[in-house]
Amino acid sequence: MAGNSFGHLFKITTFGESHGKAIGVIIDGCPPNIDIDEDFIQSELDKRKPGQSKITTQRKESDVAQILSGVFEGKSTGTPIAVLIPNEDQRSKDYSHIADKYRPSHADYTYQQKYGIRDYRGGGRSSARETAARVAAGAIAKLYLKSQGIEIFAHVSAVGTLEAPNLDTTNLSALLDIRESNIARCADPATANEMIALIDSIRKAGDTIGGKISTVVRGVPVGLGEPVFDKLHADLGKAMLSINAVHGFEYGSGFSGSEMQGSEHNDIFVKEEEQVRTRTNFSGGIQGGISNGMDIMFRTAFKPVATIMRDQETLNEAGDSTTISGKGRHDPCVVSRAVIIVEAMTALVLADHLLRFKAYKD
Ligand SMILES: C=C(O[C@@H]1CC(C(=O)O)=C[C@@H](OP(=O)(O)O)[C@H]1O)C(=O)O
Repeated sequence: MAGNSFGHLFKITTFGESHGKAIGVIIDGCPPNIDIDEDFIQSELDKRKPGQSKITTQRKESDVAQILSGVFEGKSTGTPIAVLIPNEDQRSKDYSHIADKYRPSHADYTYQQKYGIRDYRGGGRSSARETAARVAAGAIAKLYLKSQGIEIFAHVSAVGTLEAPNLDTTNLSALLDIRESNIARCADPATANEMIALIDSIRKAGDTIGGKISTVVRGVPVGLGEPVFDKLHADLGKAMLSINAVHGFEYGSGFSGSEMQGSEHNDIFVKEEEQVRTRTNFSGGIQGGISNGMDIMFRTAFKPVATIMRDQETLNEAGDSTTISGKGRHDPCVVSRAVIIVEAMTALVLADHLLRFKAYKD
């Protein structure tokens, strides 16, 4: 049962449905005396919110975060931080025609079978709207990590089969500026333009398309990760796969590593400026489930959104065959908004593991 909490020492619990009164999160375990920059939290929410561009859902939410507790004079107090985000633009009539039908590949069928009851409006709890709560919590985790010298950068590296070239990741804040200069959130401007045109044509055809997000984390000390079950990459994988529409996770060389030989794949240790580094980083910054001090690198793959604006064959709750077509406001491709969700979940995993790592120290 349950399944709405994540993390051990830096722990979150989210609540709320897409068409209920509000969504929100309780963050338990945020260390005291962290500067809680509310403008930063809001700017993170603004990057995820619906209605932000022509290639996202047109639902208009201000997604203004209300911090109800745990912060005093701009700093965390070490007590639970509760964040509430009211829902303002629900349009439940868009869902009345599918109240007793199952959208193919959506959560409709499994939620109905598991719980025997389902808030079908906007997908209820299964809606990606829930991820706004994660972004609010992730922004607080990022503020803690920043105080420890850790930075996270993600961008859209593919839409469908359209792939961005590999980036030079020397300057992550410069890449962040490029990413934020386009609505696709790809840090390669030429590919970003092609992605926008592709998503727009898919939207006009009433269809949806998947994509990939690449993430780099810099400044993580050696030693984060708790073998054998809570290996750092295992927890990152769980975090990514808990995001709506995620179908794949790979770190370092990932699936392509299975096509290489050990002599090519081994990351050779070298000493640079009195620091142990590796010449290559096929390990993606994690060896034996523990961070090795190199950049942590992974990719997350998203399937195409299930709700499409075309007639599809399906079944209703009585088991009769029928047809179904999406109505209303949906994302033709989620990755441009999901970049912020990926960063938030990454921050939550790292904040939790940093606190667990510190528990070993005197
Ligand atoms: C509201 C958001 O995205 C929603 C995610 C979603 C779904 O089925 O996941 C369906 C749509 O909901 P509605 O039909 O109520 O507008 C999206 O707009 C959000 O991300 O904040």
